[in-house]
Amino acid sequence: MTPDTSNQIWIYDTTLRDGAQREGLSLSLEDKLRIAHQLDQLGIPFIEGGWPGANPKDVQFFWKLKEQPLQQAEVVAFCSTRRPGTTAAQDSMLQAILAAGTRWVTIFGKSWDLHVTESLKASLEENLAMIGDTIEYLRSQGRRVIYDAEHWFDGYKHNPEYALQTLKSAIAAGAEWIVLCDTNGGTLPHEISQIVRDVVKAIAPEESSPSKIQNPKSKIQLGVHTHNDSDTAVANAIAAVMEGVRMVQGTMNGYGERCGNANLCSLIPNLQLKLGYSCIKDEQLKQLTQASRFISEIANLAPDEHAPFVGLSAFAHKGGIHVSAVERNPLTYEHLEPETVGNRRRIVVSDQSGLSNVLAKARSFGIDLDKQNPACRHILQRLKELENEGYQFEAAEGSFDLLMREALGQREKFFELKGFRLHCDIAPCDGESNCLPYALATIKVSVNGKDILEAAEGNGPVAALDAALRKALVNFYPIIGQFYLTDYKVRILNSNTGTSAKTRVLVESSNGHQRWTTVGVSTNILEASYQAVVEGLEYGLLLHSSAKVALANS
Ligand SMILES: CC(=O)SCCNC(=O)CCNC(=O)[C@H](O)C(C)(C)COP(=O)(O)OP(=O)(O)OC[C@H]1O[C@@H](n2cnc3c(N)ncnc32)[C@H](O)[C@@H]1OP(=O)(O)O
Ligand SMILES: CC(=O)C(=O)O
Repeated sequence: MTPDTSNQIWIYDTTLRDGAQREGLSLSLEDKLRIAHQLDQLGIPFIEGGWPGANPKDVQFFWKLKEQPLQQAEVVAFCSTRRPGTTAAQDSMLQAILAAGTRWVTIFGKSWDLHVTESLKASLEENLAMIGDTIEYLRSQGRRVIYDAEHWFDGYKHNPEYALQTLKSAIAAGAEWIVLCDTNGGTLPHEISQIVRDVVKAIAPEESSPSKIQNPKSKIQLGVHTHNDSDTAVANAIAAVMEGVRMVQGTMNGYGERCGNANLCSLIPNLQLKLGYSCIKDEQLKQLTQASRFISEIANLAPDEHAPFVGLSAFAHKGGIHVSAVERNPLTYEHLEPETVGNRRRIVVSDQSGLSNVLAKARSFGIDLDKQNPACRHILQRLKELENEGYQFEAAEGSFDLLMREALGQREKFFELKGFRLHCDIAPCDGESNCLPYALATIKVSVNGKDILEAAEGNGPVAALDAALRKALVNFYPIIGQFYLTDYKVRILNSNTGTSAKTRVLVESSNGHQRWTTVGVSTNILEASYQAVVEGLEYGLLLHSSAKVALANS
């Protein structure tokens, strides 16, 4: 790989190594392989796979990857410099990195004199030798070397002469990339700019301008690796790029040690769409949102819904004034087109809504609604009244669709509820200390004028109620057999009133292809659950009958 274009930024992903240093994140071997392939598809040129020798999983990762090779990315193995008082050839870590069999390796070494004397307990001269020997040895074994200058910015602030000597040691030994790390994440963008300018001058005195350091003929290229402890990791990386740095290290979703690393999901679109640099192909950029969500799924971490560019809310419009303007021209409240990063515009409804929200939502539900229709104002008023009572329609679009149809006289009556009764018990199950919760629900519904009485058991009242309702309806609507609950969330709305507080229940249902959410609110948690479960079934039937109509008309 020869870096050769002046506006090309080489993205270096370290999700699998620094990202995995995040508290609460643990990736299996299989997870790591899936993420590597996802990053490869996204067009990331360098993927740091791990530290072989640090743990068996990272050793296996590089072996497994040989069986399932990447399409375009260079997979990079990571390691420290040799230990003090030994030789590179004798260091077992360096044998492990060679055994990983990658073309590229990244070596991190100490730039800050404090770290040399305190962490390594070595002399300043020995540290320079450790950096030089390690890189020379790996070069002699045919590896291409990226040098991560750990604590570069702090080291430079404390002892610039020594810090620069460490870089010169790495360059003299044959490193191709010098990556300046803000390891503690405490540096601010203006300091990054100044220090990168100083480095450019110091390591290429005869070509001390960013355009020269980018020059393909210049052997050394600079990179940056920033942490987010001051919440400026992305801004810091951008500041470095604007001073001539051409490799940016970061992680997907900003995962990483402590507060995380520079978030590639923000960096890539900022560099490419705002600053005109080239990172990945435009078609690949359109996969960014999907890749971010896939990786959070694999990492078993809830996606950050408010993440810039890729979050669910990144292009969600709630305020009525915003929605009205966005409907006329999206530029009014969007910094870029959501589709460029694979995201989409969403209009949410709430007590902050105006008519524009209602109209936009109606359109998305396939309801033909005109602003002049008096039902429009009625829907808006009803929405605000219900939200005032504790309902929340932002996350319960199924219930909002039903509310609109009700107001328009278009709500299909699939069934009518006549009532339900619940009996709950905690019964000893084995005569000893273990107890089993038990619930029995009886329910009466009417379908096409016919009354049905059914009963069902469950390990809790909501499960029993849900089962009884399905039993009563399934002969009339066999499709109900395919519906299931995927989530059930309870929120106490006015907790200061203790056990008589109002409860909001959100129920998410699925038919295997689609998901929808419905809401119920009551001072009685069972009543709130009942409302949400019933609307969930009703909305599932509505989706099914609309799909049948669409099919019949096609
Ligand atoms: C800035 C970064 O994020 S760097 C990456 C950090 N990531 C990790 O630490 C995750 C993987 N790490 C590990 O699995 C383990 O820490 C290992 C296998 C690397 C080392 O384990 P151990 O030998 O038990 O040492 P320990 O974890 O206590 O680390 C301290 C040792 O590392 C040495 N060390 C620290 N930095 C460096 C360096 N740049 N070059 C060489 N040695 C180093 C220290 O001198 C110390 O050696 P000593 O115990 O002989 O005095
Ligand atoms: C190398 C690295 O991960 C750091 O300095 O933060």
